[in-house]
Amino acid sequence: MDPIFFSPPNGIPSESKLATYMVTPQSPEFIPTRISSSPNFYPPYHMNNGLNGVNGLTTTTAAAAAAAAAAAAAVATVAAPASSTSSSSSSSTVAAAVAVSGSSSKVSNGGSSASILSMQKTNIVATVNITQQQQQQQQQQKQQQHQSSLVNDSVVGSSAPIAIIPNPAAAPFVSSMSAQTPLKARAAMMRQDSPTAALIGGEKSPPHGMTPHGASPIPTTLPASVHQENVGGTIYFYPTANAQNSQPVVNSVVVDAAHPAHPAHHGVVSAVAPLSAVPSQLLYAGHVYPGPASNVIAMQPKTQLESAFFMPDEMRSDILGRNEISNLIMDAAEAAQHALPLEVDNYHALYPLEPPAQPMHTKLTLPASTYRATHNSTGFKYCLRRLHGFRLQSTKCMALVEMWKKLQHTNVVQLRELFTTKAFGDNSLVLVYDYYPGSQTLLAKYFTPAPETNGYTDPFQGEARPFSHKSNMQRTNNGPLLPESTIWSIIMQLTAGLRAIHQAGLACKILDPTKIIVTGKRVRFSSCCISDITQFDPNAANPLALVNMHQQDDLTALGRLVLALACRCLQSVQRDNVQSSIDMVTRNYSTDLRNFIVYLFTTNNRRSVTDLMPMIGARFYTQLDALQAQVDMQEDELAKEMENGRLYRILVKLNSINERPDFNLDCTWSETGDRYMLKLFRDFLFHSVTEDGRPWLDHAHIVQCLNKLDAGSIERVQLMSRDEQSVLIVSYAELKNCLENAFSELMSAAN
Ligand SMILES: Nc1ncnc2c1ncn2[C@@H]1O[C@H](COP(=O)(O)OP(=O)(O)OP(=O)(O)O)[C@@H](O)[C@H]1O
Repeated sequence: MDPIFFSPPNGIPSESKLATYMVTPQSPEFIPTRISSSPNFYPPYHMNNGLNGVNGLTTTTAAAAAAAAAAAAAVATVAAPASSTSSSSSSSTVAAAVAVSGSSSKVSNGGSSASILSMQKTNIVATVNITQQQQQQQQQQKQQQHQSSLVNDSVVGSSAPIAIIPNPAAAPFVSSMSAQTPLKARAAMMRQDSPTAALIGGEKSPPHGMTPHGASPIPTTLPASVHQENVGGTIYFYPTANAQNSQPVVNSVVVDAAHPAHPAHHGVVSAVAPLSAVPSQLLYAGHVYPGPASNVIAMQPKTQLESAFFMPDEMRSDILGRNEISNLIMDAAEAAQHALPLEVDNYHALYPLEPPAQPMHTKLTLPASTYRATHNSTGFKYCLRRLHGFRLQSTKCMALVEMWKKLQHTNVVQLRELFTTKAFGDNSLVLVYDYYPGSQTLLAKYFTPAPETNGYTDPFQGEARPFSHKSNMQRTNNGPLLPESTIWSIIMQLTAGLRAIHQAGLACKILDPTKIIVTGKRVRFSSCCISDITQFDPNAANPLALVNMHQQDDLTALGRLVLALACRCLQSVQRDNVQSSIDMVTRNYSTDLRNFIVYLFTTNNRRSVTDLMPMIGARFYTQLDALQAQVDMQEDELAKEMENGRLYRILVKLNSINERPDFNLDCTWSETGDRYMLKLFRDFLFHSVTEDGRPWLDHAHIVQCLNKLDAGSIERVQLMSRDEQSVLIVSYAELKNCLENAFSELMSAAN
């Protein structure tokens, strides 16, 4: 019969690797349905982690030693007939999993890194070489034991419950089982209280049908190839590196009957081998956000807990605000008002950034409009500046365009491309720039009168006092004078941008408050290249001949802008007002600021933007410090979000698989095979309940388990079927492997 359609008697999906690890009432022994299919779960990640296998279990007590000794004796007496495949050797191999529960003593751990790694590779709990003689002895004992009872209540309880579970993947043992007792054993098990029930209820013993009858299962001495460790009262026996090398790869598991899972139902919140057994945190240490750095905490007016989990409110609202602006779409009324084409060249979804009827800029002498638009193929958003009714006189200006396109600076909005179009119903020239959502022009931010409340303006607000000699000029309601640090911050950014422009052999040409944008605290020149095109003289031999003159003009314009900012008034730079404005700066700000402005207004000598640096002086360090502090804070946020993103991707994979109603015409795909493990793991993650049935919600549990899954930790997790009749013990590494396989199945089908 096709195994896919054959429902195996133990209820385990037949094509599933999980059968290897599953304990059910029907099959208390481990029935390896796919012994040879055990995948290589262990990516180089583990190997690179310096996993040394130091587990800290170093205290040996007399009780534990006695227990260990008894277990070793039991192991020594475990016998299985040689398989047809491996009986050629006088000494065949039997794998046994031995768990001695109830001992709270810690035992010395002889585990070496090699042994832990070998555990990674094989999941072997114990692998013991025994002689042919011993196997026969074991066979006899097993028969006796099978006749008497499969559940030995005498070993249940806290004193010394023992589970000796044969390793199913050991070929000799398997063949012995199948040759002699499989059906019988199963039938017996079905009659008996199942080991699973014992596991769940904590009252019954795990199957010890394989325990040599009458012999103490606790070994007194262990073979050199085996070492033991006690985890939460359960003693695990691991093969050492030597044993590992010399013996076949097998799978097994230890079930601790004395420590039933807790909480119960739909996912048992208990890993069989806890972190203490293997420093598995090493396996995913890089994937755990360690909390904010102390220097960052000091920057945030938040409690430590808040800053550990949430980004600063200011940052959050900034980002949300920018996203919202970036995603704005026009309503029907706006669309009718603007009558924008659906597509312009390679861009669509045009959204106006200013009202339709724009006054002509004095220097541009052309009506212009600004839009946000989305690139057709990349989906990136750009800022389009359209010059209405403009025809390119000559393509010679493209040399300048190329120079601008190459100019990359954090204080200059980069020009990306330029094209002409008739999509607007006229001949338009469109310049494409980077888009910075939420930007304001300097004019809008600092020179726009604040709305008056009830027509009343506080006469004492700001520096300009009523009835003073300068009040007429200064009282503009633009707001109070700016702090000097703000002005210097703007100066530093503008001079940085200007320096880059001048060094590129270009000139800004329109350096005024309408063509400088502010995004948060960043200031950028926003309309570079437009003047070079609109004022281009096709007859000029060298289009850059006048660049020096234009650069000098830039510096004068910068002086005027800074003076206007310092007075917070555009009229302050009118020829008649300049002197009184400088006097005002002298009174209110430092001499450095005054000298800076005066230097830029002095047109007798040739000025250079680099000469401005000494006037900025040590303020530069203040600015640098502020920026670095911001970078520190943002990096910390990034560390948090990086982890969130990673966890999100795992969840995407998991949820693409779980509960998928149909895949390749198979309605049971997500419920069978490896996917069944993932389903139970999902239950374990999200649907665990407490003993009294309340939802057990623990964010840390979810995060930690997802991290272990992502890292493919060798730690094992105990999963329970929804009917609570089966328990599955599986390592995160195996779960990860299942996840990857199932998801790549989906991916290849999707492709
Ligand atoms: N690269 C950009 N990214 C995002 N928004 C921008 C960008 N460039 C300009 N803006 C915004 O577009 C709007 C219009 O810009 P524009 O330069 O036309 O200013 P303006 O005050 O309308 O000037 P003008 O009076 O000369 O038309 C402003 O709100 C500005 O903040």
